[in-house]
Amino acid sequence: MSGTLVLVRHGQSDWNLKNLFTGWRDPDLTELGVEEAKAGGKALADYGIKFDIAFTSALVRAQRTCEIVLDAVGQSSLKTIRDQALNERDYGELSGLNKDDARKKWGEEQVHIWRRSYDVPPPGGESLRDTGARVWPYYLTDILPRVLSGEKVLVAAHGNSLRSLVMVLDRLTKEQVLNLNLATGVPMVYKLKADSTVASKEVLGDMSGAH
Ligand SMILES: O=C(O)[C@@H](CO)OP(=O)(O)O
Repeated sequence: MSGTLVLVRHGQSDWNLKNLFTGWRDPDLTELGVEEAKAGGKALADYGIKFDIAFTSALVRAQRTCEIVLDAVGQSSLKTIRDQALNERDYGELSGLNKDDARKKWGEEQVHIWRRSYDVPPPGGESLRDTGARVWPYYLTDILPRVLSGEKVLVAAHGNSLRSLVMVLDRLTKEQVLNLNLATGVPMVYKLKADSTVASKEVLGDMSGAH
């Protein structure tokens, strides 16, 4: 019997609000980010799920989101595993720069390619493929076996570390992943088949405003 995998991107962080490239830097959630995480948790509580285990990254914005979601579903003491394999894409030399300033300096098109392409890394940082090269093995060894054995698993992580997972789960091409943007605090509920492909996907909220 296969289980359920819930992916949720952390709520708005202080650097999301300031429009800065964040990557492996470690800002906390804003008040809005806390509210987004609570809303995601409430959606999961209304959905009626009880998790067997949670995974999050080594960064505080994802860890706090994980805690807030677990609190909302009444499982604040659930075992949670933190691993830097789930960290945001390393933005290299862009980390800490303002995204609009970067567009002025390098052009809209180049910045979009760095942010959303599959295989073009930002200077000194990771492409989505590089991010996947650490997310996918961790998923295969630590997360997927639990889901396939019937557990309900929460993963609270980041825009790009989760894009690399969604790319595989949703079987997106390099071209399609350019347009994949995940909203903060909106849970994606995947039911997997025994062969690890997706039986169903439900999005508990609005992804349309994601950018
Ligand atoms: O700055 C970052 O680390 C990420 C996520 O907020 O930004 P982007 O959406 O540009 O990939």
